[in-house]
Amino acid sequence: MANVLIVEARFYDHLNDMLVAGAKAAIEGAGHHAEVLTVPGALEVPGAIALASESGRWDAFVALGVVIRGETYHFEIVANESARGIMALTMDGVAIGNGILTTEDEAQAIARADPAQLDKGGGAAKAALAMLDLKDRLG
Ligand SMILES: Nc1c(NC[C@H](O)[C@H](O)[C@H](O)CO)[nH]c(=O)[nH]c1=O
Ligand SMILES: CC(=O)[C@@H](O)COP(=O)(O)O
Repeated sequence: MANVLIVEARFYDHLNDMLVAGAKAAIEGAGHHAEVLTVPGALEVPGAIALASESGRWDAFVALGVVIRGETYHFEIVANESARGIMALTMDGVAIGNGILTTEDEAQAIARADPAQLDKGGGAAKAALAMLDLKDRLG
């Protein structure tokens, strides 16, 4: 049984609740243990995963959050830099599934967060478990 940490950027409560539900269901459905750590926004997710990874308490990580385009360049910063930080950790060998949604509007986010629709939280959790399995197999 693996210990999996879900790191969620709680920027939109109703959307995050769905993403976390989907991720937890996927992790627990596969027989693993899930915990949730909440950070303010997507830009904090890579740093939180880096700190948690250093502690050695978790085997894999699921990054969750929602970035919805606004009026300014801030969308690009939050969307691109959170993904860049997560990818840097991935290249360092940390098992992570990235479920940070980057959407044009709330309707796109709902369709992707809802476990009964596109279930991107569950998909990110499955990706994290697949990377953990790969790490175990490649040693
Ligand atoms: N606009 C969104 C943000 N912005 C906040 C940043 O992620 C960060 O918390 C702040 O700049 C302080 O460092 N975060 C999201 O998760 N989603 C957004 O749509
Ligand atoms: C991530 C965003 O684009 C958004 O939350 C920020 O909105 P704005 O660009 O209108 O300040």
